[in-house]
Amino acid sequence: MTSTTQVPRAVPAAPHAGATLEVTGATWSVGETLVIDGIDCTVPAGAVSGLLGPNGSGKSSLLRGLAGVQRLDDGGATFGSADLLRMPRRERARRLAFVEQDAAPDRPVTVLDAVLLGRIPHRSVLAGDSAHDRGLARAVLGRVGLAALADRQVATLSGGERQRVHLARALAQEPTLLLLDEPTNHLDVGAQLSLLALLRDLAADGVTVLTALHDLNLAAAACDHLVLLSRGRVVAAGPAHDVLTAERVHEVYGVRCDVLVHPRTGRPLLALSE
Ligand SMILES: Nc1ncnc2c1ncn2[C@@H]1O[C@H](COP(=O)(O)OP(=O)(O)OP(=O)(O)O)[C@@H](O)[C@H]1O
Repeated sequence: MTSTTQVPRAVPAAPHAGATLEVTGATWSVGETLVIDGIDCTVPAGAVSGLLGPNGSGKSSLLRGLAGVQRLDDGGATFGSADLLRMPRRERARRLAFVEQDAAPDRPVTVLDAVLLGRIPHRSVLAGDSAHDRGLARAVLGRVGLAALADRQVATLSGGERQRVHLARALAQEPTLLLLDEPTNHLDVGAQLSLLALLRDLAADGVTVLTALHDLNLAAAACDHLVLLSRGRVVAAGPAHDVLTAERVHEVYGVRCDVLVHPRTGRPLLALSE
């Protein structure tokens, strides 16, 4: 993703840009365990929102529920005027793309073909890839810094490279709502910052972005809005300086921190101590 400024923009201004995601009462249990427990949250239009919380707090479960990978037991989600959870699958895939945690391909596939999977919702059932599809897939590979690896087998890539293939496939969908589950896993620090810069570019184009993140400082630096989960519930939501207070970080994560002010951005900077 070091090449974000050197390649053509592959994802144009979203045609239905500017929609807000509203989640109400999202609930999901496994057996007797309530994994997410009546989550209400607003994910602002055309902004990058961070979904935070300790391990097991329900971030992936919420994202999977919103993406339609896992059916929620209760609750709703609207994206603009559309009912996200009751939308036909194909229609949802034209608006929403989901980058899951390190999903390995289940069959041999090249990087380019993996990215082209993102075009399926946009073409008729029997049609193959068009020249436009292939051009767009190559452009998104450029945008995530993988242009040179288009013909490699996905199985031969490093974890960080594979993560970028998942992102490129999602971008090939030309989503207006992009959900990501810890997309910075496996990425080195430069690639993490490039990824967040790319998400910010997408938001500036009108895409609504919700991304689970573990790194609180990365979230504070890159997100316009944060939603903090604990034990399947929202404990705080809003701008970083409201959500990431020392008291709340201690209460939710059990660690002490000093909340400083970043000397250049003015955003919160957490110095964690135990
Ligand atoms: N299919 C499942 N069967 C049983 N338990 C599950 C299932 N899916 C999730 N859970 C449990 O629900 C809880 C929340 O899991 P989830 O993956 O949503 O958390 P998370 O916040 O994404 O965690 P992490 O930061 O570790 O990725 C965990 O305790 C997990 O073990």
